[in-house]
Amino acid sequence: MGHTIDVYIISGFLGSGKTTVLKKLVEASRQQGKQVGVILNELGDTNVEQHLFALEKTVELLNGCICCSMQDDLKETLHQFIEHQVDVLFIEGTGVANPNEIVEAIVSPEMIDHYSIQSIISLVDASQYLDYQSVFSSSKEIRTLLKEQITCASLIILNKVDLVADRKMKKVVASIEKQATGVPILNSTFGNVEVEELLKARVQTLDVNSSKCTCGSGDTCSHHHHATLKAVKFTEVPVFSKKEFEKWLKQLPKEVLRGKGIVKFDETDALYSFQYASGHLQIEEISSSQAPIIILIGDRLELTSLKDKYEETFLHKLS
Ligand SMILES: Nc1nc2c(ncn2[C@@H]2O[C@H](COP(=O)(O)OP(=O)(O)OP(=O)(O)O)[C@@H](O)[C@H]2O)c(=O)[nH]1
Repeated sequence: MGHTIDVYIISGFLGSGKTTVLKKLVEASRQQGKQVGVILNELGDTNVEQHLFALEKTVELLNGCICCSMQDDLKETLHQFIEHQVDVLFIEGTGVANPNEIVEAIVSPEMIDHYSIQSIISLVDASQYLDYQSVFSSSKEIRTLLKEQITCASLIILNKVDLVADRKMKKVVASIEKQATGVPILNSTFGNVEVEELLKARVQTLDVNSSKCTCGSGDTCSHHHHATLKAVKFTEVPVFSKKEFEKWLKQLPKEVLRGKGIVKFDETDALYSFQYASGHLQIEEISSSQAPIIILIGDRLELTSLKDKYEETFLHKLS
C-alpha cells in the first residue's frame, strides 16, 4: 500500500470555532513540514473565509452539506487529494454537518487505502450550549444535530469559555460528559489548546455503525435537520457606518444564529471581514478582492421579512 493521507474532521455547530481551530491545525502542520490539504464546506454559495487558507491546497465545496447533498462532490474531491500527494487533510464541515456521514465517505472501499482518519474534533460553543439544548429556545433539529456532533467526536473542544460564568460551565460540562462518555473534553478560548492534543491520533478502527453515534444506527441517516437551517445572502451591500451596522445586527431576530461576510465602512477605504456569532461581532481588516457580501444563517429564517427589513433600513444607501 502507498502513501496514506492523515485526515482530521472538524465538526461543530454554527460559530462554535471550527475555522479558528482549523487555522491552528494548518499552521502547526505546515511548521512540521507537511503538505497540507483543506476542504472547506459552506451551506451558502459563497465562502468569505477563503483568504485565510491562501497558502494551502484548498477546495471549497459550496451550496450544500458534504454530509448529505454533496457526498458525490466530497468523493470527487477526495480523489483529487490523492493525486495532490498531501500528507494531511483537514475537512471542516458546515455548522450543520453530521461528521459520521463524512467518515463514511472516507472509509468507503475506494478511499480506505488512501486515507487514515486520525481524529474527529468537535467544537462546542460553551456560551450557547445550554440554550441550544433547551426545548424552550431551540428546535428539535438543532438539538439532534448537536447530539450527533458530540457523540461522534473523538475529541471535544469546549470553546468560548471566556463568555461563560463558572456555575454555568459546570452544567455545560456535566451535560456533555453525560452524552459523550469517555470522550476527552478540553476547555478553550479561541481554540487555544495544546496543538499536540489536537493532532493526536484518536481514531483507531472506526465502525461507522457503532452504537456510539446516535445517527449511525442504521444505513439511512435522515437529514431533516437541514430542512430548517438556511443561509441567506445579501449581495447589495451599502457602505455602512460601523455603528449602524452593529445596530442592524443587534436587532436581527433570534432565529439568526450566525452572520459573516465582507463589508466596507464609510470611515475608511479598507475591506473588512466580519464574524457575528454567539451574539458577538468581530471585525478584521482584510486584503482581498472579494465583493462585499453579508451571509446570515439560522433556523427557520423568515427570508422575506429579513430581506424587507434590510431594504427598509438600508434602501436609501443602496440606490
Ligand atoms: N469570545 C470568543 N470568541 C471566539 C472564540 N472562538 C472563536 N471565537 C469567534 O467566534 C466567531 C466564529 O468563529 P469561527 O471559528 O469562524 O466559527 P465556525 O465554527 O468556523 O463558524 P461557522 O462558519 O458558522 O461554521 C469568530 O468571530 C471567532 O473569532 C472564543 O473562544 N471566545
